[in-house]
Formats: sequence, structure tokens, C-alpha cells
Amino acid sequence: MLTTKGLSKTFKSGAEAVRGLDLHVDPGEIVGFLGPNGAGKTTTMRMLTTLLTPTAGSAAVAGHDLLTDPRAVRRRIGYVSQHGALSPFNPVGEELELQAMLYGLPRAEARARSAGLLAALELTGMEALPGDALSGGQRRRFDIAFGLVHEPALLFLDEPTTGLDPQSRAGLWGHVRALREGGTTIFLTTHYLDEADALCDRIVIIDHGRVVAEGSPAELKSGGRTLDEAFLDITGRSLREDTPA
Ligand SMILES: Nc1ncnc2c1ncn2[C@@H]1O[C@H](COP(=O)(O)OP(=O)(O)OP(=O)(O)O)[C@@H](O)[C@H]1O
Repeated sequence: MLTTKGLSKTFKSGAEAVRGLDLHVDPGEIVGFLGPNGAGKTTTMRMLTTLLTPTAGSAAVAGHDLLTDPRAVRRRIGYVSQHGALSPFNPVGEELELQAMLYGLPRAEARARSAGLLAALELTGMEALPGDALSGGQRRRFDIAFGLVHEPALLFLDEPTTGLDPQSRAGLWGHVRALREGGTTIFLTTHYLDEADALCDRIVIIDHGRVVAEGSPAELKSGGRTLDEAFLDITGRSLREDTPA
């Protein structure tokens, strides 16, 4: 579903944000992409979602070549950014239908697709509310609905639960697992090790633009370490340097 070979990004400033990344994600997996601040996660996500051009390497994303056919990649992937996609003012149901129509669905189908997504994400009945009226957890679920409206094979989730209370986080994890059960492959970043532990089939840790460890949560925790201890051993830093864990 996702393979990169030597994927690299050097910015004009000279900053080598990503240095020769080899990634592999199988269909149906939830893979967590973790690293300390400045490790290169966002740069990688932006390359894999076609928003930033790599300076070296190659990648196949959802069955298409990232460099030669980014349009085909875009049709097959969903991307839920940290910042969300909701208008604060317009009724969220209308926004979702519009998004579906932008992907080429006729109005009736767009309506049906939106209704299905809202039901799956437990948002039915909130269609008429503006984005501003939603709680943080509801807003994130709407963001995910936006990312899913064209039924992508591969969904990129950038810090899906940052800023949410524990109950909303746990609820969102249930929805992410349900997506995988429905056949969607998920590649996510998070600043929470408990989230990676609870959700991910596999974790890839990067630091200084390179993969420094990968494995299932159980493999990374071998030797009786917690995932926090493993992360600290591997990178010499905690996952959230700027904020208390
Ligand atoms: N547009 C840019 N121009 C120059 N350097 C950049 C640019 N974007 C990112 N960088 C640098 O590339 C490196 C990786 O940044 P990136 O944002 O990918 O890290 P990150 O792992 O997402 O960090 P965080 O967890 O803090 O969001 C950093 O050193 C950053 O300063």
C-alpha cells in the first residue's frame, strides 16, 4: 500500500529534513510514525500526500508512483491534517456533501455517502450545526469524515487526537479501528505513546530524518520496557519535549 525507497527532502535552507527513508506499509495495517520534535514526520507526511516534492528517492503510494503520477495518488488517499478542514460557519453536513460532489459524486450519491459517514462516526443529527458549534472530538470526527468521502484506500492521520480529552481520544481510537476493519489502511503520526501502543499494528520511529527503529508495540517493548522507555532508549529524547507527558 505504501513503499518508499531512499525518500529524501533537503530544503533550500540546507536543512536535511528527511534522509533516505525506506518505509513499507501493508494493506490493512495501522502504522504509527513517531519521532521527537523536528525528526521529519511532517515533511514525510507532506511528501507522501503529494504536498511537497521529494529531492531524492522514490515512492509508490496506494498503487501509484508518487513522482510521476501524483494526481492518481491524490485520488486514492485521504489526508486529515492537524488543522482540520471544517469551516467554522457553514453547516457541517452541507460541507461534507459539497466535498463529495467535488470528488465527482452526483448530489444524491453525495448525500447518501455523507449520511453513511456521519452514521459510522456517530455524528448523525449534527448536520445543521456550523463547525464552530462542535466539540473538539466531534470536530475531529468530522475531519475524518472529510478525509474519507472519496473512499480512499490509504488514510493519513496527522496527530488525530491532539488536544482531545481522554474519553474523546478513546472514542476516536474505536473509530480508527473500525476503519481498519472496513479495509482502510492507516498511516498516522501521534505525540502520544499510549495512542501508538493502543492503536498501531506497527510503529516506525524516525529521528534526524532516518528510521531508527520499527516493529510491533510488543516488539519495541521487549525486555519489559514501557514504550516510553523504549522511545527514550532509541532516540535519547522523549516524544513530547515541549510539553509534559
Ligand atoms: N519549509 C522548511 N524550510 C526549512 N526547513 C524546514 C522546513 N520545514 C521543516 N524544516 C526543518 O526540517 C526538520 C524536520 O521538520 P518536520 O516539521 O518535518 O519535523 P517533525 O518531526 O514533524 O516535528 P514536530 O514533531 O515538531 O512537528 C526540522 O529541522 C525543521 O526545522
